[in-house]
Amino acid sequence: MGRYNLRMAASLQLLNVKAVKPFHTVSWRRSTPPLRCSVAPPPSTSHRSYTITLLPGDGIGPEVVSVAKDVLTLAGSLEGIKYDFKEMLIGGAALDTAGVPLPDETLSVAKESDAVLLGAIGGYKWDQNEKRLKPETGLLQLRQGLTVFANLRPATVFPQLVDASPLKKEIVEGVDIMVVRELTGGIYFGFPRGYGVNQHGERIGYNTEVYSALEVDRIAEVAFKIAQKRGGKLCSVDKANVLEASMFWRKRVLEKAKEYPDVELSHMYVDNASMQLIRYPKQFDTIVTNNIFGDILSDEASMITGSIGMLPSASLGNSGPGLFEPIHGSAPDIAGQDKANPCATVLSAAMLLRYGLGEDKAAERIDKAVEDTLNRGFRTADIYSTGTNQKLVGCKQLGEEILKSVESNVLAGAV
Ligand SMILES: NC(=O)c1ccc[n+]([C@@H]2O[C@H](COP(=O)([O-])OP(=O)(O)OC[C@H]3O[C@@H](n4cnc5c(N)ncnc54)[C@H](O)[C@@H]3O)[C@@H](O)[C@H]2O)c1
Ligand SMILES: CC(C)[C@H](C(=O)O)[C@@H](O)C(=O)O
Repeated sequence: MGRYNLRMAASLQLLNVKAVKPFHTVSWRRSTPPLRCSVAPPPSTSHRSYTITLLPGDGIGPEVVSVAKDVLTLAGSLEGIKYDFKEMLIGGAALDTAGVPLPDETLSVAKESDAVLLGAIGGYKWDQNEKRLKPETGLLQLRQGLTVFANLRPATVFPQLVDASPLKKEIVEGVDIMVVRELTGGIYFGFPRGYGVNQHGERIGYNTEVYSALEVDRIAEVAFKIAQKRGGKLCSVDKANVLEASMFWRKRVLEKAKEYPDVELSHMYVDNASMQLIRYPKQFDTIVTNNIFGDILSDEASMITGSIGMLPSASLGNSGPGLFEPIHGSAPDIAGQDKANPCATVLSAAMLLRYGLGEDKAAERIDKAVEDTLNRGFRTADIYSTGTNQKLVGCKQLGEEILKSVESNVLAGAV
């Protein structure tokens, strides 16, 4: 397979797909015209080998990554795929061992690999650290270091989990939203930032929400292309009634819209969007928004689907490896108790295969296995409904059941 394929595969060109809806049953194709540059040839039928950087991180991170690694390995082996896993440190685990949240070695190994799978970072132990020594800083450095500016967060309601959502069945049934979050700009990275003293002599903390034309244009382009392949509707969420950075964002999105007359563009203020997501989520198809609004709205959208433990993500740039991670955090309240739902990370592994490597068939095996496991009634506590025939299991057992589903789908010829 070689480096050519991995370099070509692990970037935004793979977004050029036939359909992006719903994410867990979609069929991605590499044969469609490229997003930016030429597309790598489809994977040959012979054995293919990829280097995957694994970043388990903190809290439940190692628990869910361990499950995802096994699922990735089995689904891959059934498609003739081999992996060279490189497990590296990030976050609190890196702080404790190397004194920094993102050691240089972790970043360089990640950059050299075909794709990166991350669990989660953070925890009480490091909460009071100064900014440069926070686990979260390591994650932001990784995203920036890999220049993965486009973060795709699909919020799709599995029919099996309709009752797991705190919202009414008729509200959540059939919801399928793709949140396209700008990931390497905005207030997370803007300058000036820091601490100081204001004109009244009071101590202050400040950050800057700033977007360049290039940053807005490239994320808007990704979002329009995705919307085009989905339901043809794009909602740009901003705060253009108040913030200059949002007024600028809206202007650039409107400009970009001229290239996509087939996409129905709307704009919504973020406060309204957060309300509409609960009131009538089915009105949304694709959402594009800035870094901080995307962070918040995707967590909100996760509850439509039943649990934050179900939401995967893919972060992609124009070249280099993609970063794949669940949208949830390290969940210190349940860490080490075998209670975590591994589905978000397992589904992130499917996104890794599909968006990062162009290995659609192996990805499909994983998506189907998760659905099959849910169909067989297995649930972790976060998606379990009492008074049903569902079987309450821990993280490890759910992982084992997903592996069984990968195997039994082969026997049943389902993939
Ligand atoms: N990408 C990341 O690594 C990431 C994302 C968000 C938060 N964080 C960090 O994680 C730490 C905890 O943050 P938080 O509590 O605000 O958010 P969190 O996502 O870790 O947890 C929020 C709630 O969701 C539950 N939850 C999360 N993932 C779950 C799963 N897979 N299965 C079942 N339940 C799950 C937790 O138990 C908790 O009750 C902080 O240090 C934060 O900075 C990291
Ligand atoms: C942990 C933190 C840096 C991160 C973010 O804000 O992007 C998290 O909330 C996420 O959504 O991945």
